[in-house]
Amino acid sequence: MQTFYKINSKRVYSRIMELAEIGKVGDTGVKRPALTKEDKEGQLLATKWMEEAGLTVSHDHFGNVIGRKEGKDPSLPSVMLGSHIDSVLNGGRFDGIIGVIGAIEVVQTITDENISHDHPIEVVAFCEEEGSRFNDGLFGSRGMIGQIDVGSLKKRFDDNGISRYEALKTFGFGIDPDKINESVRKKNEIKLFLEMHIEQGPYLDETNQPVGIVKGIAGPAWYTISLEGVAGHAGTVPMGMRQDPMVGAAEIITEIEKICKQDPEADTVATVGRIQSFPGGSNIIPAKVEFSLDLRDIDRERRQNRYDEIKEKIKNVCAARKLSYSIETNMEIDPVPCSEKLVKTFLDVSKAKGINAPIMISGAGHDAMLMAAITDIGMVFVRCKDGISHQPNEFATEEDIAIGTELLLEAVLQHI
Ligand SMILES: CSCC[C@H](NC(N)=O)C(=O)O
Ligand SMILES: [Mn+2]
Repeated sequence: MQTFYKINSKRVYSRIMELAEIGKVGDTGVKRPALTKEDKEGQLLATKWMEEAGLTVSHDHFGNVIGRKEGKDPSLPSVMLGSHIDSVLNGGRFDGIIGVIGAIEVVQTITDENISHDHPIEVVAFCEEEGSRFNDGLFGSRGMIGQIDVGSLKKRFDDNGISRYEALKTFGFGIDPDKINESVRKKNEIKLFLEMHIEQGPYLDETNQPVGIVKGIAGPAWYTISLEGVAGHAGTVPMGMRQDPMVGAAEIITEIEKICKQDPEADTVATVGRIQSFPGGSNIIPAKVEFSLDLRDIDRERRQNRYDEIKEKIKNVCAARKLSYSIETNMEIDPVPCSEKLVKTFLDVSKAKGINAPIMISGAGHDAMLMAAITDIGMVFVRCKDGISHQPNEFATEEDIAIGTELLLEAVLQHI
């Protein structure tokens, strides 16, 4: 009977709970937007744990925290694993976190067990995966693969008017946004990238399975839609004479749902998570309404077709209501398949451990999907209660996270 290394699940879980105290909201909520003081506190804690595990830690100029442990041959490409520790605005304690703390635990176990390895190992906590502050996510991983230029840093602002450039410049750790090109990684530098993450959907919980193996990741696209009409007095402008962008937005948002529900078999999903009215008074017909659109699909062509239908609807509603409109593209990430080689690695190690892990799709986006541009990627999912995520009731058990972390460890051992 093959024996397998055990990780310290108590240490993993207590670290998840310790990190959850930073930016805590209520009993189990978390608010830790990127490049804030809460994010800095979280990065310092993760840095401490990385160093304890035998990793040498540094920040790249995108704000990613990178721990590195040399192997026998430093010239070999690294085996990289990680996720993110920033959160959505009213998030949970596990999204992204288990992937960083689990990765640190993998290296801690390799160090403690004196397991020798040829390849360097890198653990990464990516900067602003969620996009909660600057309204475009997967930032640190987009930067790492060379998709970010300095000019774009100066065009993204948070709700307080601070640019991402300024936030990086003043964050510390030697981060200099003018040097981001020095932090871009090339294809041959990284052998593979592995990420453990909570599923954030109901499949594993409904089928009573602790872990799953990801074969593909749906592509998220984010847009900001602005409608402009004629502001006026709420008490005096007759209904038939109004050019009201709020009612136009309501009609469009309802139509977005219809467009994305038209094929019950399709994976297409669309969400309007944020809406703002200007000037926003109860007794003023709004001058302008701005709302977000998060549109996703595992099929890129179908996502584009749905988006084209949505744009047509926006045009028609605005024409009928005499509204002007603009659409800003914040982010368009293609859906990606995971590497067949790494799906097989996770399948083999789970079978060897007597775990019958299902193969599944990720509806959520992940940093792994960007890393796919420069290396092979693999992902392992951990069950979360009722599939809840992006809210304080997000929950995963110590046992399930331990199963996922030990699969991650065995997968890493196959490739270092
Ligand atoms: C698309 S950018 C934001 C990424 C975020 N990722 C996760 N895992 O929640 C999400 O899927 O919303
Ligand atoms: Mn998330």
